[in-house]
Amino acid sequence: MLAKTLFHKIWDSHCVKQIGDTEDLIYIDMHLLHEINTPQAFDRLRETNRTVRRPDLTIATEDHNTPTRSVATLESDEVRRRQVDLLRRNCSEFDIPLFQLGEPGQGITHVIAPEQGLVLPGTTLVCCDSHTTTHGAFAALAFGIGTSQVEHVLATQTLRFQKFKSMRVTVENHLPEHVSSKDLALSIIRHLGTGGGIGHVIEYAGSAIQSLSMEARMTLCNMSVEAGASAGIIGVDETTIDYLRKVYKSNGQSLAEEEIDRWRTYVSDSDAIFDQEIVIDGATIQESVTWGTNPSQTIGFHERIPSCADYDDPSQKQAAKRALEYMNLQPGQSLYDVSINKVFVGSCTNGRIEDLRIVAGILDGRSVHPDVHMVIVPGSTQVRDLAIREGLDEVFQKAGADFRHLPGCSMCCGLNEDSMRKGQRSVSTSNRNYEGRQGTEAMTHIASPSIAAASAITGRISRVSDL
Ligand SMILES: CC(C)[C@H](C(=O)O)[C@@H](O)C(=O)O
Ligand code: SF4
Repeated sequence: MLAKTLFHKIWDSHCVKQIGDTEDLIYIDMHLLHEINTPQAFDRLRETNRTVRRPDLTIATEDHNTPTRSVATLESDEVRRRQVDLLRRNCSEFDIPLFQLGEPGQGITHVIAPEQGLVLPGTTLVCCDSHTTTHGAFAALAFGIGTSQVEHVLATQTLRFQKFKSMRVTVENHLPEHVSSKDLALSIIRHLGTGGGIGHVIEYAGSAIQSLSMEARMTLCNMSVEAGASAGIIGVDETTIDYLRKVYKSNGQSLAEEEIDRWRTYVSDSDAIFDQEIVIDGATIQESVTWGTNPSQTIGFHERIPSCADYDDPSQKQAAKRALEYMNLQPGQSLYDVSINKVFVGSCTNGRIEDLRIVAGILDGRSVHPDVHMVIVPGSTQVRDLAIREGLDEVFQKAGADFRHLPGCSMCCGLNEDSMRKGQRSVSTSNRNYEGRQGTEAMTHIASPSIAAASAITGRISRVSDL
């Protein structure tokens, strides 16, 4: 039998029909929705007199524009309330289960789906959101899709896709102490560039990947799209299985051993051939922070802010020039010289319980710098409840951090009242740092939870080892 990559195994088993040479019709096992990018899809269904084919394989949550302090805030904002109301109306009309703001289970789409046991090895999953790549951590093939594709999946539970190429990024050895999968993700994006993964499904493999927790793997797969990849994926191992056993248990579901045996087959065959192979020594990965306005503009603490002259490629040179201006940074500056006034811990990249534990561990017995406003937003109600049960909320409060009780995207995308003001500068555990991302003329440095916590304490971009 022909050796197959994990990606091809899932693809082939979900191919309903080949459409010419370049496209296939793929069956979709799970469809996630949120309040952005979906209203037009439902309008089109109504206009064309169609219905949702599998509401039981569709699930929605409110996350992008929702408030993080009080449900009441939503009432006072006409535009945001309308978006959320539309989702509620559409879900109720088409019988789609919805997690409403303030209800148990609600949270960021990519945080709640794995919690609810909706992401399983060997399955296909789509969502109207580019960071759907997160779910590849479970050996699922997960893609972000646009509005017209949402309509197609709602109506047919299938989607036409072009055939993707495969890339394997093998990370050998182990990551050094304090170096997280966020640092690894930033380093890979720096290496590949923001377009390096275009048209590809990236499989992450190697000993450094295998030693990552499921949450750390989700962070890595989440950021695949920032390298331009269509999906990120990691084969099943004991870590995957242990995590899923816990999810099943906490949801009160039974799990047959035959099912687990089937999951174990969702790995690339040892002699499978990838279109592109990259090998990285995990031991060389450094704690990293973005200095610019895309996630590939990243440096380690031993480096200095680059100058345009450091780039050969004319478009990268131009991008660096523009980024230095926007970020108000000087070439040669050290990261330690960069003062900040905001820290955001949260998002679908780093808003899970392990992230909050890391942050609490660093904040414990220390105080947030008086010039810094540190906002911590749990990715889901489950994360929030666990944080409270473990007493992390008290640690945050004592340190002077602002722990919010309503989960959501919040400062990651600045679509609610948590966005930054002009001239403010953040260290943020999120994934995007383009101009205006967290607020008009606000500046974002993407980093890991431990760097975010250390920077909140010193008021400058810092590492835990600097405290
Ligand atoms: C609003 C949504 C469509 C968008 C995405 O696709 O990723 C958002 O989640 C983001 O992170 O920019
Ligand atoms: S947390 Fe940020 S990146 Fe994730 S879905 Fe929300 S806006 Fe997008």
